[in-house]
Amino acid sequence: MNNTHLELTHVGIEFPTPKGPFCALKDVNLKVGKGEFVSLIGHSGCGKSTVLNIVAGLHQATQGGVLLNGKEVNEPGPERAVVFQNHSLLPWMTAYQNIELAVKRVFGGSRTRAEMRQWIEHNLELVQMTHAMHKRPAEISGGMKQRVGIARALAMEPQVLLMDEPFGALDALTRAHLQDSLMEIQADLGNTVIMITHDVDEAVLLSDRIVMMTNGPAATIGEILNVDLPKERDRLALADDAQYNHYRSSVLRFLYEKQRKIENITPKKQKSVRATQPSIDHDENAAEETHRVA
Ligand SMILES: Nc1ncnc2c1ncn2[C@@H]1O[C@H](COP(=O)(O)OP(=O)(O)OP(=O)(O)O)[C@@H](O)[C@H]1O
Repeated sequence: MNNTHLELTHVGIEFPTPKGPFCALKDVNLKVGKGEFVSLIGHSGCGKSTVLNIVAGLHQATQGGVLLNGKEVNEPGPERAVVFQNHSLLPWMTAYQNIELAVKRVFGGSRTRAEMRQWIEHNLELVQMTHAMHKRPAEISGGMKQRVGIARALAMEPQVLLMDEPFGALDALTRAHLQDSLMEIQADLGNTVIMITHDVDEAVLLSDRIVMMTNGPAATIGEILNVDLPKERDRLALADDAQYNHYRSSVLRFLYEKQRKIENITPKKQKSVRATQPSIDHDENAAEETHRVA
């Protein structure tokens, strides 16, 4: 990759705990190109959110650091928008007002009110939420709230979109619709995206590269998989695609074989790693529909 946009160099973090410092991440090195879509996948508690929070500027690395366009990241900034799983909209504001708040913060000094209104409406349109723009979060479904959260993030025109399991809480059909919208939007806008997911199919479908993390403590990047499938990917066509299924099996193999062991986590606490699409692959793990971390 020759156009490094975002660079993590020797990133490590220790959290203070009553039992002493806990080393969550150690020596994480990653270069992400402009417009690249990178997924982070790994067992529960390995440190994916911590990586994302460091890039977002919400956590400070204790070793190494993050550069965006060659400039050190030390705090949150509008060029890095975050979308969380729980959509985090302000409940007393309508969908439109939630987006307006972010737009005013970023563009208040540079755009007229009419320009901002047009921009908010455009972003609501991108996620197909025009019809419900004057509804409050309590009046719309989880998938719709997530659409508004994505529109709010996109409306900030971020260079980097950071997504922490953005579709994790949604039903399979809504998730599929939003994945398709995200693919279209990202193809249009060319944002750099880092997305955490537990869904192997989602990772292969959306990503240019899948970053697979080792288990903590002192978690780091175990392997990186280049997903060399042409863009404008079609989930149904890919279900029968040998290359797609090869990628899918590679991720499952990493999670189940190379990173099998998780200590001190009871089965109830473990999060499932999903593989939501049917597969022609005969890998024994890939044959199950839902994969629970072993
Ligand atoms: N503020 C904190 N203080 C102490 N330990 C922390 C803190 N934040 C995270 N950790 C620990 O760091 C490790 C990584 O946590 P993180 O939330 O990044 O994992 P994750 O891979 O995103 O997990 P999940 O997939 O379950 O969301 C965990 O062991 C967690 O307990």
